[in-house]
Amino acid sequence: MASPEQTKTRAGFVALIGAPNAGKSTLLNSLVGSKVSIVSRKVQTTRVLVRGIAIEGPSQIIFVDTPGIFKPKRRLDRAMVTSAWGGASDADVVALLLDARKGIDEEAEAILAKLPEVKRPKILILNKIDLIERSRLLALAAAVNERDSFADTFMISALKGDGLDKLKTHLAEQMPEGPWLYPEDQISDAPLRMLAAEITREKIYERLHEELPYQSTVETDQWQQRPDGSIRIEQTVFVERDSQRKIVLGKGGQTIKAIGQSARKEIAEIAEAPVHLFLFVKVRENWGDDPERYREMGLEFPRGG
Ligand SMILES: Nc1nc2c(ncn2[C@@H]2O[C@H](COP(=O)(O)OP(=O)(O)OP(=O)(O)O)[C@@H](O)[C@H]2O)c(=O)[nH]1
Repeated sequence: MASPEQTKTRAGFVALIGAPNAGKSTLLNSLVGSKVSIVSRKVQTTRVLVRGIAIEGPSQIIFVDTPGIFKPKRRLDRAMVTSAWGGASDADVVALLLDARKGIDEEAEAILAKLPEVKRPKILILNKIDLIERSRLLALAAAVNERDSFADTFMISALKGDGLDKLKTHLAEQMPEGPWLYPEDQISDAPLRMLAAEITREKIYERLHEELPYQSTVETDQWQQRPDGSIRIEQTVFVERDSQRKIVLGKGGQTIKAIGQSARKEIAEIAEAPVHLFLFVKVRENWGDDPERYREMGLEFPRGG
């Protein structure tokens, strides 16, 4: 095996876009492993979300979901869409996944109408090729390629495994050179850790968005499976000033307690286990300038300055 000195590591983000039922979960499960499905099956929200992390040779491929991106309805959804990821606009690769059997139906059309606005390298993935004839497939590939410019088109069956190796290799090569963003022993937990942080962040936002003009950051520091089957989670809420810290804590700690309770409930549902959630509120000045923090957050990784 090549040593790290011989092979430069790569890491980056792939925004996977597709209508419901296009096969995103199936594809991710094949590329990443079984753990992601826990998250994807349970969560029907519109959060920007790390769905899974795949390793291919020296590359770490972080798949991010951007549901709600094309039709954000609620105010919160819109805020989420325009915040962290700004849609798919920070991804290293935007991958459009289409159900080849459905072709360009209404949902695909809605995505294709908006996609040219996203100025990132794009690839087209036609899924479920086991269900349609080759001639139709080629016609569809041509039709979609007329709508936007895709660097490559892949034809796969996420269910049967056809074409997946080629796709994975391609994505791995597209990742920018750089250190891995997740330690190897955290990869399987990463989507859950991230999601748990995102849930708490959302609870804070729902409660305090008028008092806290800038969104706080939440990080999951500990995720410990206990012998009784429960999970002990420690999270830190970072704010920029002591006055904000007081707001988050609330009188006698009431606000943070309420936030913790509602976050815990939701995290427990997703993790399918009882959860003990411990929240800490810390002031971190200039956290926005600290790359290490961004790396841990995953959601707000700065690109190009
Ligand atoms: N025949 C066939 N069926 C597939 C393929 N990929 C996915 N499916 C099926 O299509 C359905 C939807 O797949 P999912 O992976 O759940 O779709 P999704 O896009 O993740 O949906 P959301 O999780 O709602 O976003 C499931 O019944 C899959 O088994 C494929 O390559 N061939």
